[in-house]
Amino acid sequence: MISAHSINAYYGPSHILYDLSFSMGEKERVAIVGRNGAGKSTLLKSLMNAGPSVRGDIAFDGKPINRLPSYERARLGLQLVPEDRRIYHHLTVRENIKIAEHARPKGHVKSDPDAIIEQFPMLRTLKQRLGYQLSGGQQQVLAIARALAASPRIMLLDEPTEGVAPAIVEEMVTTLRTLCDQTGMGLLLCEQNLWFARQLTDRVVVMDTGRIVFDGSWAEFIANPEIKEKHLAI
Ligand SMILES: Nc1ncnc2c1ncn2[C@@H]1O[C@H](COP(=O)(O)OP(=O)(O)OP(=O)(O)O)[C@@H](O)[C@H]1O
Repeated sequence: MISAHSINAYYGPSHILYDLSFSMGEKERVAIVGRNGAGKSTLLKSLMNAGPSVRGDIAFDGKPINRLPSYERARLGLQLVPEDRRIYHHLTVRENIKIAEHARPKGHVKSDPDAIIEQFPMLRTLKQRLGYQLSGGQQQVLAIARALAASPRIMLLDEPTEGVAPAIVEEMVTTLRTLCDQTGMGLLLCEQNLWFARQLTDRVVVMDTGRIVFDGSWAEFIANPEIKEKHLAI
């Protein structure tokens, strides 16, 4: 469904991704893991055209999207939930979700913010709460719910567990798993929490210094402990 062929990504003069190739199919759930600074977020942002300048080919459903700005990629069905969440602080939870429906793919019916909120137990009692009044974990859950309002075919989820309480992390697992099962949404998840990543994905990609150094199933990853030692140990 999405494929990147030999891409190089840069922030100004800094070269971050090196001849990286990656693809994932419809409904696939893939984790990207790696040390701080390995380039995980840069890969998500490169797929979304949301920051780095990128050379190389990126295609969605077999059609090149290299020249498409991020809002058009959103309308094709890509939704990035960035690490910093980008909640609108002076809008309510419900308004934050409602505003995102503009990014939905062409021809999709408008999503119902209340129906989306219903799927996130934690948000049910917070509908009228303003963004700045939410805890970090609540903001993260809202960022995921907001992305859902755009009916994504693939959610690009960047480090959702960072700084989030364990109980909320567990609830995220249940909710995201149910959503992927029910809607067929694909998931590309950058994550340092291997337990969380393993709960939600079937395939794991390991990055190190801007390159992919492993791509396989969790069973293959576990059977090769040297990968963890070499590329993930601090
Ligand atoms: N806006 C930017 N301008 C310049 N350099 C950047 C920018 N964003 C990231 N970098 C650099 O790009 C490299 C890769 O960063 P990236 O955020 O992609 O890594 P990451 O694997 O997601 O790390 P983390 O797990 O810490 O979020 C790092 O060296 C980082 O300092």
